[in-house]
Amino acid sequence: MTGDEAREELLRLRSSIDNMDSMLVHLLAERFKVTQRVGELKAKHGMPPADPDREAKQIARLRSLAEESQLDPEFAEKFITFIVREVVRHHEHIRDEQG
Ligand SMILES: C=C(O[C@@H]1C=C(C(=O)O)C=C[C@H]1O)C(=O)O
Repeated sequence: MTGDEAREELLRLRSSIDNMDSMLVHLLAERFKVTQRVGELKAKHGMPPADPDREAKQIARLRSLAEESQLDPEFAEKFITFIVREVVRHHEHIRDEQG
């Protein structure tokens, strides 16, 4: 492969990365819209913001999916834990605003 061909291939690969990053942002936006509704429901009915049993099941499920997909399960766990931590923070905020 020549230098020019390598640069063209890099641009093609980056274009694919950009598309996937866009999908990730759209998916996350949709997920946060749903978790916002969960937070409002929980606050209204006095349910706690976090549900550790549910989180443990999600982590186990995503670790298994990651293994099947040749993605590092440690990374999958860190990723979902990071997102869930932010969701729980939002839920605490919604609860505190309603109180
Ligand atoms: C969304 C919920 O609230 C919290 C956030 C979760 C998530 O982001 O998936 C999972 C469990 C809860 O700690 C829920 O209980 O389903």
